[in-house]
Amino acid sequence: APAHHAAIVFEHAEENPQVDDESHYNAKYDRCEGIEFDAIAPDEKGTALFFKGDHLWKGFSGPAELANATFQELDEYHHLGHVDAAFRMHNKDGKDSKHHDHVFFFLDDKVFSYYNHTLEKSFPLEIQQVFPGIPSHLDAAVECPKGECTTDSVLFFKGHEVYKFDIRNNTVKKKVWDHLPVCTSAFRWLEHYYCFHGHNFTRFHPLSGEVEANYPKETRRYFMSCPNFGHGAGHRRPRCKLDAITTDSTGKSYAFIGIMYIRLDTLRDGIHPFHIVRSWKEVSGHVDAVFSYGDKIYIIQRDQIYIYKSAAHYTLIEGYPKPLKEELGIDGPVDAAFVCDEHIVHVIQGQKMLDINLEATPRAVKTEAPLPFSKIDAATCHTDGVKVFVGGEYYLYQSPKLLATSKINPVPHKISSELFGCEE
Ligand code: HEM
Repeated sequence: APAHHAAIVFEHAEENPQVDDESHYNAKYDRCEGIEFDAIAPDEKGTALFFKGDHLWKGFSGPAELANATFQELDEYHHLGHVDAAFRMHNKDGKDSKHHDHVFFFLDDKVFSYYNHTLEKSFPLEIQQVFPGIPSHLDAAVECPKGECTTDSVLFFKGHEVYKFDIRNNTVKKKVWDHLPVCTSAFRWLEHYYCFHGHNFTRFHPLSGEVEANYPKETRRYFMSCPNFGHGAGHRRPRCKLDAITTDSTGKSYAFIGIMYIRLDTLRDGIHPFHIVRSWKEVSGHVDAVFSYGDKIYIIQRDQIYIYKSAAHYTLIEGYPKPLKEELGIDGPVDAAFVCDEHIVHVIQGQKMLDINLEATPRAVKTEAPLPFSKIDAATCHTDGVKVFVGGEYYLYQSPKLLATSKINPVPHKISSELFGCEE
């Protein structure tokens, strides 16, 4: 049942504050009856906020509350009919980075900026003052960070018109996405983009607006826990035993387990398994090893290697997959692979670690070291050192050299369901 899973998988996104005074709860709306939402956005803690009329739901389960109990000023400055649109700003490095993680609400021609459920000074403002070129009476809005869009942007929806607002230089590009239903709300969840219409939703590509088969889908089935509605039946959460793990140059961290992958650095917004083919279209079945080098991600499956460009969704480089022998000068299969700061990929094969210089042509094994493990499942190297995954545990080493030379294994850490979204 989804309610049961929700508690497990979404612990971090579900932190509904306990309210003693329940007087502002109101049974006017039951979202399990099928609701067309006015706006959906995550807050700075990762809780998904769903708006309808003067009501609000916090998270994927729980009752409706009055919106003005949390966001008073929406009512004070503006008699709250309903919120037209909302999004959580992603602007980590830009000139206006002080707005990063602020939640923006749009009502008629006004915009409100909140952080920690507190209205920012000088707000509300006219939409045009903050987002020049964006019309009032919007239908929906959603943030689109660099890496998913070409630059840090916001997509505003009004009818079939989509305004892509580049927050770096305040420029707007207008497009018409006729093939998409009119979105009354839009939501970015774990890098996926959703347009909500009626009590359904349609997933779209944030750059092209492209929609794949199988949409629309019923919102109640996926974004809330309702009796008699659910999804993922027949799917268990993946076991806490990895096939591969990597962190790419943009800081995205992925674990691969069977035919599923889990993004690990989105704890705030939730942890959820997706099929590997959803993000890496050409890869079917489970993978043996994955490593990141430069702006590319390398996926090894038996004796083949796939190389994907990481920028704005993963695209396979022409000519791939190629035999591993041709690319790295070794025969498959391999158990794990990782790159630290240098140009060397450390490939683990049985009890050996093979070092291959990625700048040399042709590529060949430069050095070979014995390892203190008989079988390693996955390995990755990041700012905190080399993590080696064996069964349900991992070991942390300060460097590849220490992994190869240390006589005593460090204390193992558990691959916890909490951090990895897997089943122990
Ligand atoms: C609160 C908990 C959950 C929420 C909010 C949630 C939400 C979603 C959403 C929004 C989608 C994608 C719909 C789409 O893009 O078309 C999805 C897909 C899916 N979910 Fe969940 N889910 C939850 C829990 C689970 C659990 C516990 C499982 C099973 C163990 C599960 C299995 C799946 C599967 C197999 C898919 C399809 C993945 C794919 O096509 O790559 N979900 N879920």
